[in-house]
Amino acid sequence: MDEFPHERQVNEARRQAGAVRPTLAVTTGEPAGIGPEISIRAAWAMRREANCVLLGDAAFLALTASLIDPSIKLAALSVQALRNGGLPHFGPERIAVIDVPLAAHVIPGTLNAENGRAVLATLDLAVEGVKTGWFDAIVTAPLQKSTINDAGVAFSGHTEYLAEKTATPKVVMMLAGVPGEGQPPLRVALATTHLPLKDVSAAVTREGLAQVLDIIDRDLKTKFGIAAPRILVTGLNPHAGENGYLGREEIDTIAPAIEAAQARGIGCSGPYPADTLFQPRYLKDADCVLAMYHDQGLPVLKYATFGRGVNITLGLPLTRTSVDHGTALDLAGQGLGLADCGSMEAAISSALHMVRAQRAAIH
Ligand SMILES: NC(=O)C1=CN([C@@H]2O[C@H](COP(=O)(O)OP(=O)(O)OC[C@H]3O[C@@H](n4cnc5c(N)ncnc54)[C@H](O)[C@@H]3O)[C@@H](O)[C@H]2O)C=CC1
Ligand SMILES: NCC(=O)COP(=O)(O)O
Repeated sequence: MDEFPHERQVNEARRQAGAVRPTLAVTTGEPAGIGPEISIRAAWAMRREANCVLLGDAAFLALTASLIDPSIKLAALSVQALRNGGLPHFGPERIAVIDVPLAAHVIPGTLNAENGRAVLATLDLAVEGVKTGWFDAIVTAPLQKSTINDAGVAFSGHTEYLAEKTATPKVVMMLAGVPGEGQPPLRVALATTHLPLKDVSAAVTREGLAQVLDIIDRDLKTKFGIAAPRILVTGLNPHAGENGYLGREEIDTIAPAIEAAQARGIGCSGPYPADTLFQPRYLKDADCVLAMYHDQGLPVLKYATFGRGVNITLGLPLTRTSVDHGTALDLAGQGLGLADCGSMEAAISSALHMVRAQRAAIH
C-alpha cells in the first residue's frame, strides 16, 4: 500500500467553508463480518463525494480490497503523521486507511475475541480524530457486541460507547430510511436503547423522556434542517395502556412528559398505540416517531427500509451514522460479494448531509 504524502495540509477555513469534500472516519467493524467489505465498497463507490478514511487493520483491508476489485486503490495514513501534522489533502483517486492492527488472523464468519479490543480502538481513534478536527463525522460499520464483551470490555453498543467517550449524559438512537421512491423518510427514535425487555418499564421516566424529546427536537433542527419537527410518541403497553387497564406507564409517565414537552414548545403528541401508529395517514404529518424500546420501533423501520436505512446517534457533540444491519457472519463466512452495501452508502450519504447542514447553519 502507498503512503500518503503529508506536505499539503488542508486549510481549516476552506474545509469549513465546504470547499473540500467532508472527511469521514469509517470504522470497519467486526473483521469476521461484512463490515470491512461494505466499508471498502461503499467508500470506493462514493469517493467523489466523500473523503472516507478507513480505520482498521491495513493489511487485512488491503487483502480484502484486492479480492473485491484489484482496481481499488488504498493508501496508508499514519496516525503519528496525523498527530504531528494534521490531515493531508487527498483526492478521490484512492481511499485512505489508518492502520489499527488486529491481534489475530481473521477467519471470515468466525468470531475471535482476541480482535475485540482492536475494534474498539478504531472507535477511540475516530473520536480523537473528530475532536482534533481531522474528521467531520464518523460512520461505523457493524461490530459484534458479544465479541467486545468476550474480550473483557463491558459493551452494549456504539451508541452507549460513544456517549461515554464524549462524556454525553444522554443520547438517542434513531434509525431512518425511505420506504419507497417518492415517499417521505421514516424516522424512528428510541426512548431506550440496548437493555433487557424486563428493564424497559423502569427505564422509561418523565425526566428521561424530557431529555429524549429535547434532543430529537434540537437535532432534527440543527442536523436535518427541519424547522419545526413533529414527533409522534408511542405508548409502552398494548393499546397505549387501554386507559390504565393494560398498564399505567402512559398515564403516569408518558402523557405527562409529552404535555411538559409541548409546554416547552416541542411539537410532539401521543401516546399512541404502537401497533396502529405506523400507517401513512399518521406518518405523513410526522418527522419522527419516538418508540419506547428497541424491538417496538426497529422491526417496523427495518421491514419498510432494510438495506437502505441509516442509524444515527442524536445528542452527541459529533456526527455519527451507521448501517441498519449487523455483522451478517453467515454471509461473510461464504465469501465476498454477497453483502448489500446500500445501507453503508446511505450512512455515508446521511453523514455528508448532516455535515453540510451544520456547516450551512454556521455560515
Ligand atoms: N451498528 C452495529 O454495529 C450493529 C451491530 N449489530 C450486531 O450484529 C450482530 C449480528 O446481528 P443479527 O441480529 O444477526 O443481524 P444481522 O443484520 O447481522 O443479520 C440478520 C440477517 O440479515 C442479513 N444481512 C444483514 N446485513 C446484510 C447486508 N448488508 N446484505 C445482505 N444481507 C444482510 C444476514 O445475512 C442475516 O440473514 C449482533 O452482534 C448485533 O449486535 C446489529 C445491528 C447493528
Ligand atoms: N439495532 C441497532 C443496533 O443494535 C446498533 O447499535 P449501535 O451499535 O449503533 O449502538
